[in-house]
This record gives sequence, structure tokens and C-alpha cells, in this order.
Amino acid sequence: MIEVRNLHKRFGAVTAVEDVSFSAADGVVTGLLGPNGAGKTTTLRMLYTLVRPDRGAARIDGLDVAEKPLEVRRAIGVLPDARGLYPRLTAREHARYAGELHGLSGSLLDKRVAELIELLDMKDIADRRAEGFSQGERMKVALARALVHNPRNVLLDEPTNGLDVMSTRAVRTLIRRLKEQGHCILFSSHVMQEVGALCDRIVVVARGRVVAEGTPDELRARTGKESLEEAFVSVIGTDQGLMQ
Ligand SMILES: Nc1ncnc2c1ncn2[C@@H]1O[C@H](COP(=O)(O)OP(=O)(O)OP(=O)(O)O)[C@@H](O)[C@H]1O
Repeated sequence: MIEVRNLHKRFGAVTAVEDVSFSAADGVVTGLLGPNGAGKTTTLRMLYTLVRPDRGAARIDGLDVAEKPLEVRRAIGVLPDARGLYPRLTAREHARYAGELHGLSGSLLDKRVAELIELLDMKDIADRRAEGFSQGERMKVALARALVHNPRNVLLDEPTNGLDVMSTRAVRTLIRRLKEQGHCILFSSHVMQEVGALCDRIVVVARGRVVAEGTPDELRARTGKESLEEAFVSVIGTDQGLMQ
């Protein structure tokens, strides 16, 4: 469960996030949708304790991100915007290393890593070094690393960015599975089709502010638009940066 209340963050003269509030419940896929520069990544970075909010608060499973950063990090799995892999480690070694950092070991870790390799369809790359991996392969490794400790809350920054159709489908299937298992999933995207295909609730952000929030049906009803696409354009005021 993620609760964000009145978050603010400035970088010098740039206000990246201005009074952002929303909640993301367990067993629900919540999408943070907005054009480039809207403040999605900065919001996620505050949630995963990389950036300290100037004002406001965020809680993950009741833990305040500024007061309990270590506990928060244990309760979340993060796919950050920079996927940085170690070129000399294999896909399996990446997942194992992340698991060890979370205190997993022995047969429990072996089993979990094998499960993720199966789930993410990574068998053919599992024991290859990451050097030279394609974008989709890198994404799968980063996802395995994010999920190895079976975190209750999963934060994904643009998880399907640059993926082909098959890899996008694999990521969508994984997200649906996590939802069925009761995880809280928050993902950011600037692609409205992606958010429309996956999300139960959508938080629309533009220029650092939440401009609309609700289920796809609620957003359509509120704007009086038949398609979700038209509803988004209506709340943001432009379709710039929201189409793939
Ligand atoms: N470390 C930083 N220093 C200075 N400005 C920053 C920093 N991080 C973000 N910003 C600025 O804050 C604003 C919001 O950026 P952010 O990355 O949060 O947007 P976003 O919605 O994730 O965009 P995108 O879809 O392009 O990733 C932008 O104007 C960006 O240039």
C-alpha cells in the first residue's frame, strides 16, 4: 500500500513535483501517466528513498519514506529508469546478487531465481554475461533483480519502454500475476495505451501536479469522452508526448 500526501520537490529553479497526492492499494495496478518532464520519475525516486522530498510525506505499508528508509527499501522492489547492469555478471548472477543483498541464501535463493528465470522467459540468457544484452534482455534482468525478494510493493519506471511486442506481453503478464497475488503495483508511463491496457486506477500528472485520478471508467465519465485516449487529452490539454 502506497500513500503519497502533498509531495513537493524542486531542483534549483525547476519545480519537478508540486503538491502530488495519491494512493496505490494492494492487489491493484496503479498507473502514473504523464508526458515527458511531468514529474513521474521524481515522484518514484522519492518513494524509493533516493530523493528526499522538500515537503509532504509518503508512506509504504505505513512506513514513512523519510523516517524509515531502510524498512521501506525492504518492502519495495524497484525498476528504476536507469537499468544499470554489471557487464561481467550473467543474468542469473544479477538476480542472485540482488537476493543476497536482501538477505536470501541457499536453496531458497536458488529456487526464487529459477522461478524468475522461468517466469520472465530468460532461460536462454540466464547464464550469459550481460555485456551485449538487448534492451529487452536488460529489462528482464532488471525486473528479476527488482522482484527477487518477493516485495509486497513493486515500483516500475516505464517498464515497457523500448520493448518489442513479445517482451511487452511478457511484462504485462508478469504485472497481472503480481496483481493477482495481491502485490501493490505502481508504474509510470508516458504511453496512454500502455496504461489503458494494464491499470485499474490511473493518476494523471502534468507539470508536476495530479490533474486527474480514477478508474478508466471514472476518467471517461468525468471528461464525457468515450475513449480513454480522448479523456487523457482532455485532462492534460494536449496529446503531446502521450502517444507511442
Ligand atoms: N536531478 C535533477 N536536477 C535538475 N532537474 C531535474 C532533476 N530531476 C528531474 N529534473 C527536472 O524535473 C522535471 C520532472 O522530471 P521527471 O524526470 O520527474 O519527469 P518524468 O515525468 O519522469 O519525465 P520522463 O517521461 O521524460 O521520464 C523535469 O523538468 C526535469 O528536467
